Amino acid sequence: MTILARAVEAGRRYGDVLALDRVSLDIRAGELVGLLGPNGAGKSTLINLFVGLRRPSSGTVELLGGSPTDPARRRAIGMTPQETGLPESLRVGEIVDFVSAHFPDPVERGELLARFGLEDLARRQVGGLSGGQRRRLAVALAFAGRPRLVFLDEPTTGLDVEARRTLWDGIRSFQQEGGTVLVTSHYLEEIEALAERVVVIGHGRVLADDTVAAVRDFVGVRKVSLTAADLPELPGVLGSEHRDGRIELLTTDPDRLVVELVRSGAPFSGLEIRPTTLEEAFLALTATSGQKETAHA
Ligand SMILES: Nc1ncnc2c1ncn2[C@@H]1O[C@H](COP(=O)(O)OP(=O)(O)OP(=O)(O)O)[C@@H](O)[C@H]1O
Repeated sequence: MTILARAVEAGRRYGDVLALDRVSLDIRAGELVGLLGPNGAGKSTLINLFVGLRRPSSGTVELLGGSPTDPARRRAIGMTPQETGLPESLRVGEIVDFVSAHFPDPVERGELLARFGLEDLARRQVGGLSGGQRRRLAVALAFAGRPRLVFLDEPTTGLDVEARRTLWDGIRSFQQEGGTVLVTSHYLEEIEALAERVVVIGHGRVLADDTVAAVRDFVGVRKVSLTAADLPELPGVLGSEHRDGRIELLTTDPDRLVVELVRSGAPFSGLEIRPTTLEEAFLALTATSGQKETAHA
């Protein structure tokens, strides 16, 4: 399958900060790839390397088989950065026309706006849009030039549930028509809802690159929840949380945890064991990576 973007052992340093550490990644035509990681993991840096806004300090990055800084290649991609400043006094339709004029075969204005639920706002000045509407417009603009590959950096930040779903539909329909997308998100249900493949990044490194289901299996974390006044320290607990009067414990070995719990003699009730969400899997992954780092230090 055609590789549209490729990073090979790519590293990026900002002074003393190693934002990306030997990242290798291929994005193939037709894929919708979710890039998941906590604040400061290196997601935006990786996108900036792919779109040619930054150069790698080491390793190589290719876009459409060549340099990401080549204007012809950049014209074939779309991008929505985390923050966008759109001119307040222009109307939505005017902005779409302005952006579309940069491309040889743009999407028709009405079609583009309809795809992202903005069809009734064409005559509205950007200054009068809500935050969510602005965000949807910024995302829609990434698709204006019929790109082969789109990079979306946290596209649904600040959107309510309905607006988020409209945006997901727009992104999905682009992929169903053959488009390719790399999307970063803090909303883990978003990656689950959108992407077949998830790349987990933490501390500038790729921690996992697989299907959402496989990442969960790979981590194998289970959640043990129970009601108890207090608990002693138990072995194999990766994390714990108090929620709605219950205690939730994350572990890769729930059987042993339950044995130890009973042995401790601490009174408890309402024991439940269940698989984790992607978010919990992800937290466990990044925690494991941090432990490895410490062990090597
Ligand atoms: N221009 C810069 N100058 C100095 N350090 C930077 C710069 N850009 C990013 N960094 C640092 O590089 C690391 C990775 O940042 P990056 O923005 O790529 O992470 P991210 O995963 O996109 O985070 P977030 O989810 O918060 O947007 C962080 O430690 C950040 O502080």
